[in-house]
Amino acid sequence: MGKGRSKHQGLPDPIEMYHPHLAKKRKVDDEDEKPSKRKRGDKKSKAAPAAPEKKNGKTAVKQVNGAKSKSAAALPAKKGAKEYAPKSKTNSKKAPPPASESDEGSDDDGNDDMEWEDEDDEVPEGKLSAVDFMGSSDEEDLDSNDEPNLDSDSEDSVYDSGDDEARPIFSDDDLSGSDAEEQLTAANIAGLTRKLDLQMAQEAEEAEAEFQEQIATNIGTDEVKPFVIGAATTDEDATKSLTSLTPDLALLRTRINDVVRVLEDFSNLCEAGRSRTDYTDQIIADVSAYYGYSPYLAEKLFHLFSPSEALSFFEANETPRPLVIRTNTLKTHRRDLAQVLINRGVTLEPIGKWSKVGLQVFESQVPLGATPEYLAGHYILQAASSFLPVMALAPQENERCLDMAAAPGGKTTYMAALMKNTGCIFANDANKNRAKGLIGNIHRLGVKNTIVCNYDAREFPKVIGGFDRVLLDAPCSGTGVIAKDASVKTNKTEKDFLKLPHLQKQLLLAAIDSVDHNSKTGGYIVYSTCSVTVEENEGVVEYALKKRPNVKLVDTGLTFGVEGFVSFRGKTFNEKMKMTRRYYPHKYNVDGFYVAKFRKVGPSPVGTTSAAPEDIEEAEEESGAMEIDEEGNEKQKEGGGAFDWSEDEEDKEMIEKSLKRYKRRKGIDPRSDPSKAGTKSKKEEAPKEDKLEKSEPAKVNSEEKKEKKEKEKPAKTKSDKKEKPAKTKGFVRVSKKA
Ligand SMILES: C[S@@+](CC[C@H](N)C(=O)[O-])C[C@H]1O[C@@H](n2cnc3c(N)ncnc32)[C@H](O)[C@@H]1O
Repeated sequence: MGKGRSKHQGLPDPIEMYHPHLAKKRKVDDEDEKPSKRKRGDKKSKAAPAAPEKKNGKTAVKQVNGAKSKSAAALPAKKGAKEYAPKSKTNSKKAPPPASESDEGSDDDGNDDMEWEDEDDEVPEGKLSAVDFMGSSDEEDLDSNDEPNLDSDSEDSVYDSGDDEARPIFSDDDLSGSDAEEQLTAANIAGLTRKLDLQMAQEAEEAEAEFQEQIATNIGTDEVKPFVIGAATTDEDATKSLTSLTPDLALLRTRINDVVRVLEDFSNLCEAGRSRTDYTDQIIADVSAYYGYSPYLAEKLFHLFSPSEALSFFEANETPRPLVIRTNTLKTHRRDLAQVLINRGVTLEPIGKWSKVGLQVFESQVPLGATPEYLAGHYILQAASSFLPVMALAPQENERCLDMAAAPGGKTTYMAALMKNTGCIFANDANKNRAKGLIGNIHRLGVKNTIVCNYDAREFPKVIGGFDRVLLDAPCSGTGVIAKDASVKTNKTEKDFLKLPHLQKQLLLAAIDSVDHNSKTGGYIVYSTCSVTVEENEGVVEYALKKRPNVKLVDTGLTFGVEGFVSFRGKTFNEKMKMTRRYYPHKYNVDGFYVAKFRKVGPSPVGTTSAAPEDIEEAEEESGAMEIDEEGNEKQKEGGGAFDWSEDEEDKEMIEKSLKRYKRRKGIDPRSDPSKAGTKSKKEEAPKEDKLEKSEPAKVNSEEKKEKKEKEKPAKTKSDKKEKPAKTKGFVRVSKKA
């Protein structure tokens, strides 16, 4: 357990959140600033922490917990120090209580036992009973981050979601067996608690010492205004240090802290002749240098918060989030899984009351990505925040759902678990390589109600529509998962923040148009990203509300999370935007995330179908964020071979057989032209006639554009593609394969 434990995912005390200068943290910072220095852009040091979260166990486990009591931004605040130490103690012992919005900051009173007991709770449609919030973080997919923009997201995906509503993770029996639970919890926690007590005592002691030291050096701080803006110029050494290629981190840090103080009490602490903008520009430049962000991104992120909270956010991105696994309730119960893993030397506990399937891992003697239970599909490594969109979607048994950007399947498989393998899920992803991982997870976790497909999701609902629920876990910039992928700090440019929102808007409209507003049980769309920027979240939702008056925002059912922005830097959004939810690493110890839920209340306007292929291809080329292969000529990016059905003879054979069976069922001659058959089956699958008719104009238009493009392509022709329906436009009934 160790440090990690203290950061059990959950809500930090609200007040502390905004006053990160806790003695304890500072101390850590100071240490970091010593010789070996970690921090700042030093990607190397950062990359290190993230690595462990990946499957292979051993390493992963230890650092997993963002616990790293590190984080800490160290503001000069004197008060903070004292108050903090004791609180951190409390937090470390108990999982922070999630709770309702208002409860967010409070500590969790609930103990571990209580968490186990909650496992049975169901997640009611549209309303989550869970209160706790902790987030989690990493996901199994280690690969996910590989991809460009999208990947960051994808990684999230890796984190899966997990909540089980319909099927209590622990069987009813389990739940009733409070004795057993207690024993299990006690056995696992006792040792941790002792260690934690010792550690916390030591930390408190150190914090106090640091606090005293701080008082000694900051005497009169209140009366003396920090001289931050011109500070460097008054000291030759400092100037040299701060402007050199290897700036003095300690000096930078001090100035950052001082500027935060000034900005938070500007009228009293500002220097004469200095504007707020002067200070803001200074701190953004310093944050950029200290943490290694591009100035552009540092500024964008800084403005999302108050100065001190921004510092907390940047600091939180320096430590990994806790390692979480989601119990696959299609195969086991959480308590059973926990017991088995504990027997293997894994130290864990439920992540909190808000989830009945999540387990936070503190330590492990075995690689979690290679245990027999993992291989048997009893769990998936998945970030806690990745549970949230699925919990908000709350898919019901026997429904027909679409996961538009599904790979590597963390959320799809969670949806299947909630649906108890009933109904049908279309799991789509434009990236064939990633789709392979999706199929792998579907098989491993025993999902049997899912069809995998490989389209640019903007083609929906022309591909198929009429869904009860649609999840769009959109490709994004990944600004919520910087702790996991530090490259985001410098990779994302202004161009990305123009292209991605454009793509996200197109995808969201397609998601809305793919839902059946007459669905008896659903009619919902959930939009999520692992980014915290406004243009990728509220900006996209606002656009959809304007373009599709037939949808309205509804409660996500998630009882925690920060409200979405109703206004931001001069822009105003729909008032209901506050129903959407934001998650931050510094606030909940989870990956940064955004979740919005819509209800479709009427048919989509005539002529509203997905984006034209022309736009799609254009965006793909420009984006570089994804490797979509619209026409079967996907570009192979980092990461290996394209997902080509023909590469796998077994799959090919299976697909052909399935197609034949399907045709026979439909009364179609299996030997007939596949392209015609495909067309026919599409019609049969199509949801509603009126929708088809509405999409017709755009469809024809897009077909024409496609043809034009095809003519310019020497190798493949459109007709070639049509003869291979399974390859480019086919569905793969993965579930039935095994
Ligand atoms: C955030 S990840 C999805 C993670 C996934 N939901 C999970 O939980 O495992 C975003 C995914 O969108 C896919 N993607 C990007 N552009 C797409 C598009 N136009 N249509 C469909 N999928 C797309 C990427 O390949 C990537 O797998």
